[in-house]
Amino acid sequence: MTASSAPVVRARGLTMAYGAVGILHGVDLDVHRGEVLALLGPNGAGKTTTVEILEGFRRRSGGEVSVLGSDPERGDDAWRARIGLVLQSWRDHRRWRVAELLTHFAAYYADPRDPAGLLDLVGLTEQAGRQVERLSGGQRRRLDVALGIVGRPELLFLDEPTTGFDPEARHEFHLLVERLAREEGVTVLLTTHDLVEAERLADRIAMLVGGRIRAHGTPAELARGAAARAEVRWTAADGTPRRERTADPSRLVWELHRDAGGPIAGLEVRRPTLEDTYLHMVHRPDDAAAGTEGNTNSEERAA
Ligand SMILES: Nc1ncnc2c1ncn2[C@@H]1O[C@H](COP(=O)(O)OP(=O)(O)OP(=O)(O)O)[C@@H](O)[C@H]1O
Repeated sequence: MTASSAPVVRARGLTMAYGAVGILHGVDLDVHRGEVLALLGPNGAGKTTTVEILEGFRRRSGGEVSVLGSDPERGDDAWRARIGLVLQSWRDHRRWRVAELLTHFAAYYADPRDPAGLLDLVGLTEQAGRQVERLSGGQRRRLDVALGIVGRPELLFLDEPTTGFDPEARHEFHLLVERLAREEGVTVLLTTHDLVEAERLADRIAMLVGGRIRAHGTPAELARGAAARAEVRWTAADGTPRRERTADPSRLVWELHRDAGGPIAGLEVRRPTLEDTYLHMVHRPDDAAAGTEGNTNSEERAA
């Protein structure tokens, strides 16, 4: 990715209403080539609506959107072939065998991945001859991922991709996404409710709350967000456990050290996590939505 390259995904002032009900209220979003962007937000925030608009499955009410250089509402087959989708809902191919299904989908693309190699990549080689309906939930999800990347997409949409994965499968999947992004330059837009996953995978995170981007930045920037404070824990001289939240933990520790005249018993400093920032954003009253709190990048810049 270079700073000057046009974003793979660009939205400006994106609005969406279902009937009279406004869902998106002016979303600005940029995703650059080879970047993994995680879109976070509570249930009903508008993530799926946003992603469906970007995928060309839903007509927006207003605003400008460009995906791989085209307006998704006018995306043709050639445009669609450059995009990979791993959706929440399973397409119904229950009686197909795993390898057959993958080979069938591969035939739609000009330069598909080799199905056998792909099965190996997602850890389904042993299940190659099994009917889709006989796969476990996590194995089906791996097949979803394989189907999403069989056409070597430039842009991959992952909608809660690791739901139902066991920890090892999740780890393998994370390595796969990292490889796609770092080595093949695939751009990834990920929606997830798993903050650990977002922190692990995302170059940048955008938090969508109530149809607006409330905060955006790298995971570290968001975790350091102005609203979230560190927690300092220690044991007082009389043996009682103490804790205090502060924006300046090193100062508090210095004061405690000075007052104690030496080492502080039971000292722990817990830095604010992405979860702290997320919960703060989600529970912030609506009238603060226009403020800059927690938004570690400039307000003018898109997420
Ligand atoms: N076709 C539709 N018609 C009317 N309202 C809809 C439609 N689709 C979604 N909505 C409403 O739009 C809002 C945003 O929904 P959306 O599915 O985009 O949220 P989300 O952030 O993806 O949520 P989740 O985390 O639960 O998947 C919700 O209030 C939902 O009820």
